[in-house]
Amino acid sequence: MARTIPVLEIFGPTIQGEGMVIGQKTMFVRTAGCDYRCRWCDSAFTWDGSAKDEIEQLTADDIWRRLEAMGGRRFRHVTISGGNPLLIAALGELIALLHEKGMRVAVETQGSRWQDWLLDIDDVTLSPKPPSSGMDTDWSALDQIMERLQADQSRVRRISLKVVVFDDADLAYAKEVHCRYPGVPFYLQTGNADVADSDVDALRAKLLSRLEWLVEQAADSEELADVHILPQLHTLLWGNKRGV
Ligand SMILES: C[S@@+](CC[C@H](N)C(=O)[O-])C[C@H]1O[C@@H](n2cnc3c(N)ncnc32)[C@H](O)[C@@H]1O
Ligand SMILES: Nc1nc2[nH]cc(C(=O)O)c2c(=O)[nH]1
Ligand code: SF4
Ligand SMILES: [Mg+2]
Repeated sequence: MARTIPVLEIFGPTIQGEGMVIGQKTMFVRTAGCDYRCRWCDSAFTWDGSAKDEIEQLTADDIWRRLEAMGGRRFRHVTISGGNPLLIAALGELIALLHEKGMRVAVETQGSRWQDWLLDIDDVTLSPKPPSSGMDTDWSALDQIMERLQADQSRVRRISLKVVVFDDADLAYAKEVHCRYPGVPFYLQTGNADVADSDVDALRAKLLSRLEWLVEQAADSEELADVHILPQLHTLLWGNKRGV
């Protein structure tokens, strides 16, 4: 029997709005469940119970059929996010199927958990959480994930680190992460403090001013001499709308 995967949303084609593959046309598969509870999580419905009736247990085949029904032949890239997809061993079957279908596969995770299928991902984004999230980083877990990914040369993959920054303490944390893993492409992302705001114009203005602040901070920093600084492009375009 094929194993099932708890899925909360499948959407696209859209663009990857964040990080290393920003702008890439992609489909999204969002899994349910997270081992973290970030204060400012923009996808809290994946773990806070508010969308529990929308969770579907789907096999890899089911998910592929949904992706095809929505995206036809108009996509070549699939992003798996959550929640934390790394809680779900059965995603290995989906990743194998997506590769068989000629897709490239990306994953978004906070870097707290390992699954062997992580070695099969083409675009790996690890997003450890800064102090403003209220979460503590398990550095030994993150070290091990980074070592295992970097030791495996069996495929070409892109790895990046992405830290969301709201304040000075987050910025200090971002520097710590970047210094700990030198040579790994490093992204600073503006934090969205208003995840329930439905006024898109007001939100855009706030996010752009946060981006300006973040650029200024990085400009003045020697430790952040070689970083990328980005907003969440999808939030600038569509605000806090789900499924985009
Ligand atoms: C919803 S998370 C799901 C994947 C995984 N749990 C993680 O956190 O990396 C996807 C991305 O959104 C970012 N994110 C979540 N809430 C945010 C917010 N309020 N502002 C900016 N980025 C946010 C996370 O840091 C992560 O990089
Ligand atoms: N367009 C778009 N880009 C994204 N990049 C990361 C997302 C996520 O929620 O993981 C996300 C999302 O929800 N939408
Ligand atoms: S780790 Fe990701 S999904 Fe989990 S609570 Fe934090 S931002 Fe949300
Ligand atoms: Mg999101």
